[in-house]
Amino acid sequence: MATPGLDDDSLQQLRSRATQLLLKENWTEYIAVCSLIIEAFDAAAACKDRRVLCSTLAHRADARARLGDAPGALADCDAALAADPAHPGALLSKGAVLRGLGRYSRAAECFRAALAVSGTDEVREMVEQCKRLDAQARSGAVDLSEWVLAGFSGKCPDLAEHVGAVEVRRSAHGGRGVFAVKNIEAGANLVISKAVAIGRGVIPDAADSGEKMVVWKDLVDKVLDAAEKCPRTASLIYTLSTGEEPEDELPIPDMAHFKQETEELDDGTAMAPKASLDVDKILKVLDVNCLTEDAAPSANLLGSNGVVNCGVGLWILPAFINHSCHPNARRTHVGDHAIVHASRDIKAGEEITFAYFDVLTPASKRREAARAWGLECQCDRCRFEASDAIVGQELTKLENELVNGRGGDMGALVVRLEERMRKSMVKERRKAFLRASFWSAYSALFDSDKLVRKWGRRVPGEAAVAESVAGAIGGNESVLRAMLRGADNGNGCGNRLEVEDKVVRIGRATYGRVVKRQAMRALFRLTLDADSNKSL
Ligand SMILES: C[S@@+](CC[C@H](N)C(=O)[O-])C[C@H]1O[C@@H](n2cnc3c(N)ncnc32)[C@H](O)[C@@H]1O
Repeated sequence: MATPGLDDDSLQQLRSRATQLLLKENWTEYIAVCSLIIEAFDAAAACKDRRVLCSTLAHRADARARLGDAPGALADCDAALAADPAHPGALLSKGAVLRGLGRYSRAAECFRAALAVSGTDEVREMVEQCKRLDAQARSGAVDLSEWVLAGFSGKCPDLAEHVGAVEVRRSAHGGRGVFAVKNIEAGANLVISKAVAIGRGVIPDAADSGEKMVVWKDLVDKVLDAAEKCPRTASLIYTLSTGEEPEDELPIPDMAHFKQETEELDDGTAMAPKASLDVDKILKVLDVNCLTEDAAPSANLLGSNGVVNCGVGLWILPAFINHSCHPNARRTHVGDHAIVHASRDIKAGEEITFAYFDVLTPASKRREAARAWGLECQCDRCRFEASDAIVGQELTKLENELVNGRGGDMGALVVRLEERMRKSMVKERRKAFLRASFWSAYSALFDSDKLVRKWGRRVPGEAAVAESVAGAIGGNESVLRAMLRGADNGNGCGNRLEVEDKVVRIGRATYGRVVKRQAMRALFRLTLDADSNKSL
C-alpha cells in the first residue's frame, strides 16, 4: 500500500538505506534515515497501517539507546506504543532501555507484555533476568562464585545497582560523607554502583605521564558524552564536589536520586531540554572524585580481561565516601560496577570510609600521602598516633628506624614495639593501630624463617597480628595473606575451627560477601599466590 506523503519506491529506498547503515553500525546516520521515514508518516496522519512507523520508531529507539540517549529512546518507544500498545519490537526496546537504566521491575513488565505477544525462550530469559536483577538491586546480595571458580573467564556477571542502609550526611571529615543507617556486618554490600564512565588502557609500569593522559582524556570524553546525552547523569555529576566550594555549604543530596527504582521516570529530568554542559565544573569534579580500579581488588586485575591494567572512572555514590586511615569499607570492581562492602562491622550512625591510599604504613608516610590528596586526616588512628604521650617519643624513634633503617633487623624492631606497648599498657584497639603502622616490619619478620626462629617467641603469632590489624583497617589482601599463612603454620589464634572461622571472616571483610565458601578458597589461593608487595 502506498504511504501518503511518501510513495512506495521512496519508502523502499529509505528502508534499504537504513538497512545498509544498520549493518555498518553507523547509528547517527541510521537515526537520521529513520527520522525521515517517521516524519513522512507524521505528515500522513490519516494513514491506517502504522506497522512500519512503529517498527521504525522501535529501531530508532535501539539506535538511540546504543548511543547512550536513553530519554530519546524511551520517547520513541512510547510513541510506538501509543500507536500500537502491543507492538513487540517497541516493548522489547523499551524493556531493554529500562533494564539499562536499572528500572528492572518496569523492564520486566515490558518483556512480559512482549512475551504474551510473541513468546520465545529468549524473551522469557529477559523476564527472568530482570526479576533476578530487581531482587539483587533491592537486597544487594551478589553471588560471583561461578565466575570466580571458572577463573574469571567469559562475560562479567550481570550486576544491578544497589543502595544499602546508607545515606549522605554532613561529615566531620570534610563536606559530606556516607553514613550507615543501621548496624552492618563485615562483608555486607553497602553500595553497588555502575560507572558513569571508565577510561581504561594498558600502561607499562614505567609509563610516562603522556600515556596516563591518554587514559584520562578517554575518561573525560566519555563522561562529557554521558552527561550530554542524559540530563539525569549530568545532574548527578553536579551533586559532586569540585573541591572549591566551602565544605559546610555543600548541599546534601536526596538519597532517592541514587535509587533507580524509586526515582520517577517522568520527573521532568529525563525529558528536560538539554541544558548546555558546564564543562569546567565537570573537569573539576573529575579531579576530586575519580577512583582507580587498581586501588581495589578488581576483576580486571584478578584475571578476567587481563589486557587492561589501568582503569580510572567515576562512580557517583562511592564518590561521597571520605578517606580514613581506620577505614571500614572497601570496594571491588567487577566490569563497570564498583561494589562497596563493609570491611569491618559498622555501627548505625558510623561514617563509611575507604582508604584512599595504602594505610599499612607509619603516620609520617600517611601524612605525606594525605597531603598529595589535599587533605589532613583527622581519623582516630591519626589523632592517637599524633598525640599519644606514652608511646609518642619511642614511636618516633621506631618509625625513623622503620622508614630509614633499610636492612635493619625488623624482628628486633617489632619486639621493641610490642614490649613498649605492653609496658605502657596500650589498649588492644590502639595496639592494632600501631601494628598496622609497622606492618612492613611485621611482614619482614614473618617472611623470614630466620627472624621467626630468632624472635618468634617474643612476639604474637602471625595470625594473631593479622587478626588485630584487620580490626584496625578492616579486611585487606596483605592482612588476609598473613592470616592464611599464620593459620597454615599452626601459628593461629584458637583451635582449628576457630581459626578457620576467623580466616573466612577476614576473607569476607577483604572481598565482600560475593562468593560461597568454596569459591572463597579460590580467592584465598590467589591471595597466597600474589606477590606480597603487590595488591591483587
Ligand atoms: C571523593 S570526595 C569525598 C566527598 C566529599 N567530602 C564531598 O563532600 O563531596 C574527596 C574529598 O573529600 C574530602 N575528604 C575526604 N576524606 C577526607 C578526610 N579524611 N579529611 C578531610 N577531608 C577529606 C577532601 O576534600 C577530598 O578532596
